[in-house]
Amino acid sequence: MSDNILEVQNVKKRFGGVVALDGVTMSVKRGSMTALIGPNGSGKTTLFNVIAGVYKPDSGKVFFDGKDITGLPPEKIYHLGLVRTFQVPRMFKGMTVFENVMTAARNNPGERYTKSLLKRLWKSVEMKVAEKAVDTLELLKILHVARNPSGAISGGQMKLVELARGLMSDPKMLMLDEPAAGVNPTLAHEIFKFLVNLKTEKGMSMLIIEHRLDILFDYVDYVYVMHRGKIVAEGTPEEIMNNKVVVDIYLGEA
Ligand SMILES: Nc1ncnc2c1ncn2[C@@H]1O[C@H](COP(=O)(O)OP(=O)(O)OP(=O)(O)O)[C@@H](O)[C@H]1O
Repeated sequence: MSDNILEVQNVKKRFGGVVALDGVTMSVKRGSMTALIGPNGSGKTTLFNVIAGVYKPDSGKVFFDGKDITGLPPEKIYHLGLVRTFQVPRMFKGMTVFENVMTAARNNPGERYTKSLLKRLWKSVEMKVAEKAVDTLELLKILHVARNPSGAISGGQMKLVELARGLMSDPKMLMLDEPAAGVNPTLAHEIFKFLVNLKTEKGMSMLIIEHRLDILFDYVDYVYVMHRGKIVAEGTPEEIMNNKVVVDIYLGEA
């Protein structure tokens, strides 16, 4: 089994005249928390979208858990255990928090067994999913809002629900798009502490886009820096903080 759960090899993607990804090569070590940083428009979201199957790359390859996933549709990649969360949480507004988390289970029994007559089996699977939803909400300390309509919770709580939805499918790897954006610093640290626990207790692998570097650098193992569609630096948070190229990029001088 390879040391890397994710490998991106020389991926290129352009939109008309805009080169969004200009030959990106990077990897995520199994069980690591890896960050992807870079100024606005540097290509981070496009890279997430290529990895998750939303966009097909013009060239290059993506391997997940030893399998070539280049160009596979998003739902296939999701079912292989590579799950992403969004910067702006995506929830069904008409449902409660609990229902939103329930619908995210990978083998959603509602889908699998609705048409069958195996009602009892359906019920027992449904119960297991419900228990898991309760456990996940409890773990994230948002069980008390489980019955609230998903539109009637705070921004920080929405971020946590988005994370809970991601965890319901028992992913092998999470791709998190700004998990701490728009939440207060205390909660941001709590979210990252929770992610570190996921890593140490469950061996979860993570790739994280985050603009709040002061918080991010306290927790991640390894950092890739993007600029104008390329990876321009990589290393530990300490190495990256002291990297002149990175400092220049963030000061707008590169
Ligand atoms: N669907 C699209 N159509 C056309 N251009 C796009 C599309 N998606 C991204 N781009 C362009 O590709 C480049 C990279 O954008 P991308 O959103 O990947 O950057 P980013 O690093 O995620 O930025 P941010 O931090 O602001 O989210 C930008 O120039 C952007 O305008």
